[in-house]
Amino acid sequence: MTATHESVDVVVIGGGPAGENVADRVVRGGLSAVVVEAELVGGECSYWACMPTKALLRSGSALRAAQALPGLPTLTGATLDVPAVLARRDRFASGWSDEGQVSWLDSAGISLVRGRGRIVGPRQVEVRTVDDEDVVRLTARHAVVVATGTSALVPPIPGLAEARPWTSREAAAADHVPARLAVVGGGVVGAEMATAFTRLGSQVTVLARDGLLPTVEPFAAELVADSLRAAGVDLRLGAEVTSVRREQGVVRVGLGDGREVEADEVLLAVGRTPNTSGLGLASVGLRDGDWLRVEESLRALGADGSVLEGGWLYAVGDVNARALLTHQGKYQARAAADAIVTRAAGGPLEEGEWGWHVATADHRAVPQVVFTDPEVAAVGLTAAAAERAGYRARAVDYEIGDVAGASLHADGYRGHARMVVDEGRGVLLGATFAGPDVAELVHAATVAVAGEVPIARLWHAVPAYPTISEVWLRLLEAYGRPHAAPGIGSAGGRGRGTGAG
Ligand SMILES: Cc1cc2nc3c(=O)[nH]c(=O)nc-3n(C[C@H](O)[C@H](O)[C@H](O)COP(=O)(O)OP(=O)(O)OC[C@H]3O[C@@H](n4cnc5c(N)ncnc54)[C@H](O)[C@@H]3O)c2cc1C
Ligand SMILES: NC(=O)c1ccc[n+]([C@@H]2O[C@H](COP(=O)([O-])OP(=O)(O)OC[C@H]3O[C@@H](n4cnc5c(N)ncnc54)[C@H](O)[C@@H]3O)[C@@H](O)[C@H]2O)c1
Repeated sequence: MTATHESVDVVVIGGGPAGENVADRVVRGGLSAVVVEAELVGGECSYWACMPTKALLRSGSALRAAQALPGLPTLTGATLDVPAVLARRDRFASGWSDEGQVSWLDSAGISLVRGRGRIVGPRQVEVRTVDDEDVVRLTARHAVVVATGTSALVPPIPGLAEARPWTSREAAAADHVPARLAVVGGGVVGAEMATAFTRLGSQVTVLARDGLLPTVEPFAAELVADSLRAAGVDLRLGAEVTSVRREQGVVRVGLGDGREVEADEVLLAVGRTPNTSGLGLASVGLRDGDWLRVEESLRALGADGSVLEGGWLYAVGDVNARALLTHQGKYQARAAADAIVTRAAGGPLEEGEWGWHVATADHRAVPQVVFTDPEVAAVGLTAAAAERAGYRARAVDYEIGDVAGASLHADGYRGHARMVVDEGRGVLLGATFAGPDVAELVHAATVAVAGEVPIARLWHAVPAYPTISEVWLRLLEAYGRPHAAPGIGSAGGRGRGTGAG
């Protein structure tokens, strides 16, 4: 075994989207950076999460969209070409090779150490190379950034681990489509993978103990549930899994009510656990296996809730549990990197709400698109969450299918939109769109929520006709125009013509 020692400005443990972005930005800011990666540079998102799962879903969405229009007769009753879909998915996972990302690191001037990183003391990281042959000791002059992400949570259900369940990794990288798939969990992974595998030909059963998509607006979850059922999914809300066993290739999933579901594979989608086991957090007074808590510029907090002594440890991305989404991890990475560079230069930080060096949007304006059928695109608070948070909030609803652009987009367009308004300040707290192809609507809502754009000014943001975006105008009309004469400003023009607005 050989041991080497290097000093560098910033050590980033984990080369997923969050880690890569911190390293890139500190290097652009004039510091040196090393990324330590135990598996593939690019992380979960590139090879086993966002990209391959969306590739599995995309062909089915396109087929469904085409089938909603006349004039495409060869598509009536058409099914997906499964090998072609899997092959396209393989391309989006870069064939599970990180060659491209490694050469990007190189071009960005970022060093790479392959192996598992472990914190061994303040600013000290030890990396054992993958073959355990070499040890690299890294000393960080300015910061160590933990960006180690999460893994699928495997709950202690009797027989589960022995039954070799699929996690999101096996589903995203599947080389075949099981005839019968049981999905445990009705969250985002469960709902998306049930959609993908049903379209690919599996008979899918979803065991959604806590309901389907329990954190989105209930109307959106209901639209997705209706559509899954219509596609032949056996959706069991409230089903509790109590045992799992695999016998001669068949998986038997035991339920709390004594019934059993038989499947060829069982996919576990019940949440995530942080990749902090064996990370050496105990060497700096924290606990291995825990989520890392951070303050607003992403510095890790100690057990007493104050910034860890010396302020050298940061945590970005999934591992800090603020928002388990690639785009939020990258956003945190930009704030953390700018904070590291500014602190290194001794400069003042902008740490007030929405300042350069903080990740305020994590609490106020997190967008997410769930790529089910229909899609659910949401940002900020739901009506229920706004109420729980103590806002004087008002929810306003509109059927997206009544918008001219939606009726053109697909025959029989079915969708629903809601905006949640803070009545105290006259600004949006959140918005949810559920319907075919609504994903691209959410960024306008994100701008409105993050920018705290007054409702009165939103009236001047005129959506183009005839687009689905006109739902914005209809939502504003349903809300009512401040100071309008009675009767004006209520939702009019529900027809499919140019509308009253
Ligand atoms: C099935 C699925 C689909 C998803 N789809 C979406 C989506 O459509 N959109 C979206 O925004 N989000 C999606 N997500 C969430 C998204 O994948 C995560 O938010 C994102 O990957 C988090 O990035 P990260 O950099 O924090 O961590 P990761 O991507 O998990 O990367 C962490 C990296 O750290 C490495 N690592 C861990 N421990 C060590 C160690 N000790 N030493 C060295 N390296 C280490 C790992 O090997 C990994 O490469 C999805 C998640 C799942 C499970
Ligand atoms: N399109 C996207 O943006 C996208 C796609 C996939 C995943 N993700 C992210 O990945 C993260 C993980 O997704 P996920 O679906 O694994 O987690 P999740 O937290 O979204 O959902 C897990 C679900 O499993 C349920 N559950 C927990 N324990 C259970 C048990 N023992 N039995 C049955 N059900 C149980 C929970 O109530 C919850 O509804 C999410 O936070 C999400 O943000 C995002």
